[in-house]
Amino acid sequence: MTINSHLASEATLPPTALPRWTPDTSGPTHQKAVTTHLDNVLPALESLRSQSDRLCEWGTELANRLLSGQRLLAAGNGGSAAEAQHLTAELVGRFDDERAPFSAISLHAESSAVTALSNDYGYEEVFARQVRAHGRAGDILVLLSTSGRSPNLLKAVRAARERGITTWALTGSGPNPLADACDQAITVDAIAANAQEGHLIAVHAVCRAFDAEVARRTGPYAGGQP
Ligand SMILES: O=C(CO)[C@@H](O)[C@H](O)[C@H](O)[C@H](O)COP(=O)(O)O
Repeated sequence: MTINSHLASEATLPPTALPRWTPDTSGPTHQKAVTTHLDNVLPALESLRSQSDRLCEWGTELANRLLSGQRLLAAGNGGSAAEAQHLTAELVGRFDDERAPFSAISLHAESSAVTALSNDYGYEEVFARQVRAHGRAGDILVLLSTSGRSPNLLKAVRAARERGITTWALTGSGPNPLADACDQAITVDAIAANAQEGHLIAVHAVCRAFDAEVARRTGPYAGGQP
């Protein structure tokens, strides 16, 4: 059977031969799960509001470092990887307005390095070795985690210390080992999924302060590097 004839026979299947499944999303359990999730966004937001000074400091300090030619390294696992690379993308690309590109690397997004290092050294080493490879004194390493307990992130902090790299943790509820190990931490007091949502808001808040500081220091963007 050719691919085309196979597709043709699929398309002509009688409707009765297709599996039928209609989800029941009207029950009280579903409603409760959804409203509880939405209600739990508020503690995450309140947690961040109480740390707005630190969010502002991070954005300003990040601008200072990157304007001086330093680099941001970022890492996380799972959902936290997504939020970490959201931050690096805002810096390498742009946030609201046009501005210079800045150096920011998400270590977990280096797929060949991640698979090779995990395969050869174990997953716990996957970020530490990249920190040793890419990091220079004065760079910043930001690590995102809901639990604050992922061993690969804790090992990355140790590698950063050896190199004179500043470490920031963006975690779920504190205290936790990652927040304790880093130079500075912002902890979002919420359950895991809501903490991750809080992390995205934190990332954008840091970018607001970052762009404000870049604009203050460099004036209107005229193209090229700062
Ligand atoms: O997105 C979620 C849960 O919300 C998961 O993928 C979660 O990120 C993974 O289980 C991670 O491995 C958890 O690591 P961490 O945030 O505790 O460091």
